[in-house]
Amino acid sequence: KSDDKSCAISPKAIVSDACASYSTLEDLNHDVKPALDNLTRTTDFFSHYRLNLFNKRCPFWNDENGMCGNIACAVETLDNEEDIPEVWRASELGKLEGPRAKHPGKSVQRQEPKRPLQGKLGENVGESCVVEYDDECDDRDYCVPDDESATSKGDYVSLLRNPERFTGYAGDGAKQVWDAVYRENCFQKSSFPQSASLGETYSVPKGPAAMDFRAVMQAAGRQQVLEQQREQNPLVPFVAKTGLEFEDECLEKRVFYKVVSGMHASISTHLCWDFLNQTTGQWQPNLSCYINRLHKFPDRISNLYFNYALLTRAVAKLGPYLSSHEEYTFCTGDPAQDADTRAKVLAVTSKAANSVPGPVFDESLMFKNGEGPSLKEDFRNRFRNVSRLMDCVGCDKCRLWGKLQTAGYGTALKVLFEFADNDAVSTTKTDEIPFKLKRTELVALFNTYARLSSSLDAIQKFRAMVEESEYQIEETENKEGGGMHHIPDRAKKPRHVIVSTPVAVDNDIKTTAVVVDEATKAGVTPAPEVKQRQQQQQQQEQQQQKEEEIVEENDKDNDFDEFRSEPEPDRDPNFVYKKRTLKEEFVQEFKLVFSVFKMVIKSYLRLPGLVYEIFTTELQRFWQFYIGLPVMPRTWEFRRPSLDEL
Ligand SMILES: Cc1cc2nc3c(=O)[nH]c(=O)nc-3n(C[C@H](O)[C@H](O)[C@H](O)COP(=O)(O)OP(=O)(O)OC[C@H]3O[C@@H](n4cnc5c(N)ncnc54)[C@H](O)[C@@H]3O)c2cc1C
Repeated sequence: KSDDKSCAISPKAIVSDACASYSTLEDLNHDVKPALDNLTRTTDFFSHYRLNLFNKRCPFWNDENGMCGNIACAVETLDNEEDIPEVWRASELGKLEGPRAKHPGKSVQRQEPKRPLQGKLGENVGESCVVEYDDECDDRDYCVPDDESATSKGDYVSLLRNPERFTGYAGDGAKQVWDAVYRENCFQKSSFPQSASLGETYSVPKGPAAMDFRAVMQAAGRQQVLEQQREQNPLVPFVAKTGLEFEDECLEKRVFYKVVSGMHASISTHLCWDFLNQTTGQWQPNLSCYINRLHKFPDRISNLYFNYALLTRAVAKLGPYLSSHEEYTFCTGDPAQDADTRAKVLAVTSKAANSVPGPVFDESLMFKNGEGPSLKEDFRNRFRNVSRLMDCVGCDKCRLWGKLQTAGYGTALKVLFEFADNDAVSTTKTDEIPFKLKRTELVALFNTYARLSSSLDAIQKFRAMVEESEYQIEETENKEGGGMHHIPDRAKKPRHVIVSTPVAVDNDIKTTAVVVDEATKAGVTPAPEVKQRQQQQQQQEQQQQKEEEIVEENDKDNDFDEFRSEPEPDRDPNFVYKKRTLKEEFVQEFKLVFSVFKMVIKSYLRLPGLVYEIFTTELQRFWQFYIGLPVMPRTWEFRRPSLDEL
């Protein structure tokens, strides 16, 4: 906690529950990122990952029910995907790319220690750096080991060939997974080991408080009802609330929520940063995606920074173990690559440990109270459920990164809570570490750290883009409003609201055009609603302009002006009433009749043009109605001639 003496970084910590301020973490990232990128991009060990991506069923709901693995619910982001080229469709974007190699059996490993994969990942890949030899499972794992209960040991895939970015996976399928992940965050004061919510059988709780027990039983009842309802309607949520979601705000529960939310925020950051405009096929950052998913939710960004602090601490803690155990071998068949990988790992761990004057996260504050062990058990079980939930993700690439990152956080939690502290490097416990951390765990940990590192980087760049676009909007408005002296009202409104939301756009017509222009200039794709709004406004403006022109023309044509120019008793203060002569009366009447005649003739002459104009605008309106666009208002109406005009 920020006010705790054990947090040496910043007394004014703003990343809650971590011990570091945003800028401290950004500075730290500046230092660590190059080494981390170097490690994850240039070593065979850290750029390949083994996981069981295809042989596992979603354990929480029926895949065939349409909630995961079903393309119909998994992917659509555009109304009609058939309108876009196949390569840009979500179904294609979500597929794994690059070579895949099956885990070799023990005999192949023995016969071909240097090439156990027989070149299947590419000739240049040091296979002894990629294959996982140790399949042992540890009961201290926070994540489900990928080989658990699977017939296949999984596939090796290249992380470089499958970057985490926009895939178009969205809709009910994705939402159900996130919902279920967040529902795992219902700790009870007297925790009991099973998930209270995911349809598992409940074991007898160990001495639960009566209220907690009742709440959970009620949730179980609701769960049954939900299951019945879901048979009729597959969109009914899968998980009932326990009723305890807003209670028990202990540090552990907050940490659990933050980890999950920070992971979600990091995924959102990457998909917004590496975003595919599915109509132009361009990969580019999408500012409105960032604003809508992250900028407007500072707590999500804070959770992402929190995760960065947590992983920094785990990686820093791992450093002494890895460096003091020379026998930890990254590449069994290639000593040069092994030394190179070790050097790159240690560059990261030492930077994570040395860049700041003290720990950025203090895990010793957790699981301290009387319920420590059971709470820890609960924490671990819930994290395992999150890990299992990743098998319900209906897009291969998303599942790859979802699984890798839950495994990465699981490893970080294992290192933080299960391993002895740095001080204890010389104690017997340390001997266990290299053997207890599997290759997949190390790869997952460092790659998750790298994901967070690039998220921090992208968020800083997005923040600069937001500031830039706000500045440009202000400039444009100042110019429109006649320079610095006149500040228009809209410039005084909170601008982050103006930039992207169609709701705010409703309040301020011109802003949309400015925003769309600014966004386009910045190479950013405005949201479709914003574009539609802009077209609507342009039509309205054109309409208004037309009406003004018609009024002006009518005014010009008005043959009664000569009469209006005559002084009238109630308008001209200098008017002196004078009786007209007969001749004057005649001339006056003649002029009037002549004017009426002129007006009638002119209107006959104008009639064909008028009919044509009415016909074309009506045709245009009908077309807009037919294709579903907003229909512009009528430009004409039937009116009785006003006798006053005469
Ligand atoms: C494990 C997993 C991995 C994925 N990987 C990818 C990927 O690589 N590429 C890709 O394009 N898509 C990926 N997706 C899909 C992506 O995360 C979104 O689900 C999708 O883009 C739809 O977004 P959305 O705006 O509907 O809201 P979602 O991101 O689906 O969020 C659902 C709800 O959760 C809440 N929420 C959102 N963010 C947070 C947060 N940080 N903290 C707390 N609550 C939050 C909001 O209430 C929101 O309405 C993945 C989904 C999952 C489940």
